[in-house]
Amino acid sequence: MTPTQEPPLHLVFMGVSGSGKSTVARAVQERLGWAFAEGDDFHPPENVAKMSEGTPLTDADRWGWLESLAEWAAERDARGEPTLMACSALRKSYRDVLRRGGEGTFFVHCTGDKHMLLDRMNAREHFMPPSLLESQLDTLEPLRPDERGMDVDPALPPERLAAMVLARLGLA
Ligand SMILES: Nc1ncnc2c1ncn2[C@@H]1O[C@H](COP(=O)(O)OP(=O)(O)O)[C@@H](O)[C@H]1O
Ligand SMILES: O=C(O)[C@H](O)[C@@H](O)[C@H](O)[C@H](O)COP(=O)(O)O
Repeated sequence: MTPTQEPPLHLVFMGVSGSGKSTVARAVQERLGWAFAEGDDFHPPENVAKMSEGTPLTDADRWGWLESLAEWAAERDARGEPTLMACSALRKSYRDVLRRGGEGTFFVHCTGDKHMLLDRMNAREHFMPPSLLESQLDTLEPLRPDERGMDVDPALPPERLAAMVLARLGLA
């Protein structure tokens, strides 16, 4: 009998702005060396301009962006390659688009104390102003029980979070 091959894993680090998704994704990337897509880099300039001036994106602004990220993962999936991605993926319908990237899609939701996130957003240089955190939290739909994934608390150090993700997936 031919052994069945597991589909490649596609880890999507999700969460509101400032939740540490890019930081923990990079910590996992250092451990695994897989291809990594930073969602921020896939936005068209109009989206970045909108966010920079403090206007939240609409669904219409987000679909093309999400589709381009799903296509990036799907290209690698077709070659049997696993991937890592940082993308807010706030709503279930957005995650449905990202799941087109491959059967092995798994979400890591960075979810923590609002005041800690605000402090971190105020301390960093980024196009996303801290004023947008509230609308991000209003839009957020946490992972449902039938969605493959896990929650992590960004109060913990990034290396510890990376170790937790690897342990959960049997990659440690
Ligand atoms: N686990 C962590 N511990 C300490 N600082 C963190 C942690 N995760 C993120 N940060 C810091 O918080 C800020 C926001 O993190 P970032 O990864 O850019 O968030 P996101 O990609 O979700 O917007 C950055 O300045 C980052 O260095
Ligand atoms: O690092 C960040 O602050 C976030 O990644 C930020 O850039 C934002 O969350 C999305 O990229 C915008 O899209 P949404 O409005 O859909 O989150």
